[in-house]
Amino acid sequence: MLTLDQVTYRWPNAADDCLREISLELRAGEWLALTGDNGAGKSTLLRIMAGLLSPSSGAVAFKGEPIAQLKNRQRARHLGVLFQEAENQIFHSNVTEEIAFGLKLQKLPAEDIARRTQAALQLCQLEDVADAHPLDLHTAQRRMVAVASLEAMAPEVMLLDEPSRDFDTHWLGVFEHWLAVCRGRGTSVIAISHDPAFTQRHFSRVVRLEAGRL
Ligand SMILES: Nc1ncnc2c1ncn2[C@@H]1O[C@H](COP(=O)(O)OP(=O)(O)OP(=O)(O)O)[C@@H](O)[C@H]1O
Repeated sequence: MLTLDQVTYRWPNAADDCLREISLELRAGEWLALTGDNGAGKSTLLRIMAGLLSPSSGAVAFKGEPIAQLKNRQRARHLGVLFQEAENQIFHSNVTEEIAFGLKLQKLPAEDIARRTQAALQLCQLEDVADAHPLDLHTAQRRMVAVASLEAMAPEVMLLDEPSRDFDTHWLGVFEHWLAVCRGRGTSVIAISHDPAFTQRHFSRVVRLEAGRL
């Protein structure tokens, strides 16, 4: 599904490589957790897997095709990303508009957009704040707005950066129910997590990043 071959990355002006010769394959339907100490390079690796950063050397492919060759719209359809800070991926002043945004960029018919947006609002328990400004919501709800945007797109691969963070028991339950829906749909997932219980509940394979190496 997603293949990394000997990926090395050095941030501009950094003295050392952040990631060193990383090779990894995410198979279709696989759920893989990525762990490692703070600063180990997990978020950097996630950005490279999402095609948002280009490796200094090595290659990233989605279904055998170099990820750099995918157009932004194709990449967004196939690869969904949940960033650590939900506010970094929220652009609209209304929850419904925010969730519908990705679907509009895909140029889907209006009735499909409305149906998928409504279903995502319901699944993510956001119907009562559908007209609110996402940045007026509490942290867990704001994160669920980003989740609902992913749900509406239903990409084949999801890359989640510390997804269980910021949730109280109720919202973790809503989030984990959504994960179960994704699993049922056959979605492949890579998630960064510092939460061993969450990792154990959902991920059958765990890889650890240490000093830039897997
Ligand atoms: N935008 C950036 N510019 C330069 N260096 C960066 C940038 N982002 C991260 N780094 C550096 O890359 C290294 C890895 O950071 P990264 O955020 O990928 O680690 P992480 O494992 O995700 O950490 P955490 O668990 O704290 O989120 C760190 O040394 C960090 O300072």
